[in-house]
Amino acid sequence: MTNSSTATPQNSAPSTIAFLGTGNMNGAILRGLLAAGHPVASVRATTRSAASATALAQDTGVEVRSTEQSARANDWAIADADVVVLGVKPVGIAQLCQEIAPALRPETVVVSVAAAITLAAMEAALPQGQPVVRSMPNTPLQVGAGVVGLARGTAADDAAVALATGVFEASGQVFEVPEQQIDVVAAVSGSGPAYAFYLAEAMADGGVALGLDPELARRLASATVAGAGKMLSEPGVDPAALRKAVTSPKGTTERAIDVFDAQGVRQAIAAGEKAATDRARQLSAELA
Ligand SMILES: NC(=O)C1=CN([C@@H]2O[C@H](COP(=O)(O)OP(=O)(O)OC[C@H]3O[C@@H](n4cnc5c(N)ncnc54)[C@H](OP(=O)(O)O)[C@@H]3O)[C@@H](O)[C@H]2O)C=CC1
Ligand SMILES: O=C(O)[C@@H]1CCC=N1
Repeated sequence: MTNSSTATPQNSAPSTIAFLGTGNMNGAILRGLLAAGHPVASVRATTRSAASATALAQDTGVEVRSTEQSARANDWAIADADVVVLGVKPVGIAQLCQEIAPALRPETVVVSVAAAITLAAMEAALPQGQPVVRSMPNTPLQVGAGVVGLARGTAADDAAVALATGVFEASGQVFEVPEQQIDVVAAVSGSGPAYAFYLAEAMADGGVALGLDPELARRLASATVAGAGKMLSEPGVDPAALRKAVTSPKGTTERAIDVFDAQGVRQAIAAGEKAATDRARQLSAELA
């Protein structure tokens, strides 16, 4: 594992970035990038529907075109791009690669955020020698608190990886990993925000069952998960140490954690992560 956050050239002109398919994930990356000061004029984005394009353009100020309105929208977006970020569903990635291949400049770095789609599958659909990077980001990039794993393709050199890293590093931490670990990164941090939101939902439901007003329970639980996340974001902290600081001997927290342990909560989370990893590998095989 390499922390790639230092790999981006300093004081270079902002790269021109095309987001192809700009929904939940690419939209989060785009918003994080803009919030960190990347110029709106250096970004182009596409969606499938005109309605999504209009909403995104109004929300971000970025120029957005839809494939519904223009069959050449993706070609328009990539024309001058240093980096192209593929953000459609996994099932659409190979077709999108084939679609843009004739218009891609040889030096443009193609970055995918899609789960399950391998570098080999993308390289097979793109011109030979195209630099490709497979990434696994997460939606907290939108608020400057993301984390990203990425793996380089056969033609992606350090400069290509630095360009890909530049898409993410202003709004999150970036780690380069071997490609075979990307499915696990997806299971831990790609899907991970959903696990944290699930915890907030479950904590609120438990409070309601014990008599709290539902809105109060939701606010208590959400603020608690957010506050704990903020404490976890301090450098060098250990989640186990933070947990122990809340857990007084023979106190209330200890009683709750004992029940979690007895009911196998840790094992359930590990089993969920394994199921997510297995699903990514199954999808890779199905979509190869
Ligand atoms: N959601 C997440 O937290 C994460 C998602 N990912 C990956 O991100 C990718 C996208 O997921 P997500 O953002 O959730 O999905 P969304 O459905 O929210 O976004 C997909 C986007 O692609 C657009 N689109 C579809 N086909 C085309 C096309 N041919 N050309 C241009 N745009 C197109 C859609 O437009 P329209 O809205 O008009 O239909 C939409 O903007 C997936 O591959 C997923 O594995 C990775 C990590 C985390
Ligand atoms: O659920 C999914 O398939 C995607 C990949 C990781 C998060 N969302």
